[in-house]
Amino acid sequence: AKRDWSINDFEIGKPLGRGKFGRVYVAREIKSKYVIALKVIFKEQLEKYKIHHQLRREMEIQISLKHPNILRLYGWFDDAEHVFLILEYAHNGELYKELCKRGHFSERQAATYILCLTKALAYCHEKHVIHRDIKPENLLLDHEGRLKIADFGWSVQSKSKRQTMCGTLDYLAPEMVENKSHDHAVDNWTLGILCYEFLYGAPPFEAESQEDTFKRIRNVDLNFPHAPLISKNAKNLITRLLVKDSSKRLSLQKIMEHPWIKENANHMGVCQ
Ligand SMILES: CC[C@@H](NC(=O)c1cc2[nH]nc(NC(=O)c3ccc(N4CCN(C)CC4)cc3)c2s1)c1ccccc1
Repeated sequence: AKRDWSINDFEIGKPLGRGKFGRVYVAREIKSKYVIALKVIFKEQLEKYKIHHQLRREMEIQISLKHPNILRLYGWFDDAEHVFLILEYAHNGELYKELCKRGHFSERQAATYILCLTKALAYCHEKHVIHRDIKPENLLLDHEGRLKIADFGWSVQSKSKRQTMCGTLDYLAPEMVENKSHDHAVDNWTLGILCYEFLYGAPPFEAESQEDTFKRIRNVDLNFPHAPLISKNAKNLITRLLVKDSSKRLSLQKIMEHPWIKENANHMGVCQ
């Protein structure tokens, strides 16, 4: 039977991150000694921003997603002031920090992450879940270095140096920027952005102002720096994802079969 959790079932550890709507702590379930991440969301914030229905929908989606590259939501409970989400703990933290530390990833590492993301998104699309907010701040690494999409769609002032606000624009597909209806294909666009960012250390349409970023996205103003030098196949994949016409973007299936992924991604362990 579904047992009801309460805060007394957990020992709370250090804070992991903080956001507009709440904070995340590492915590341990006392009986099983199982380490989890406990996300605490303030009910008054839910009322104030009128988003309790959005939270419920996100939670219903998240609790139904069971994939090795999507962070698990094991359950939830609440008390008078808070909603608590019991989340999988990703022991190696934010992929974004790893990217900052290393500047950019190797083609093998980048291809492995893109393959994991593509499989996770194919799983989401199968369950009619789209638009996972897959910017680097929402990507975590577990104890084996396996990528996990941590995603409740809340904007967070993450501790990271990058200003989440301007970072946010970089990942928006043209149809989002132009307020057109968007479908699964926005995720394919975002995979192109992330692939570029994994290989160069910065997203392709970064600009001084938000307006300039919008312009560069709308015009798909894509160019490849001469350093670090990346393979023709990598550029081919990025170019076939960053296509303005969403119906012309490479499908998730075709990404998995792309020569750059075939030749560079680690198809065994880590991704599975
Ligand atoms: C994605 C943002 C979102 N975060 C989650 O839901 C999150 C869910 C979740 N599960 N596990 C996490 N792990 C960590 O955050 C973490 C961070 C650093 C770590 N290390 C530091 C470096 N060291 C060398 C190794 C250990 C280890 C784990 C997080 S964050 C959020 C949303 C709202 C409010 C706050 C956070």
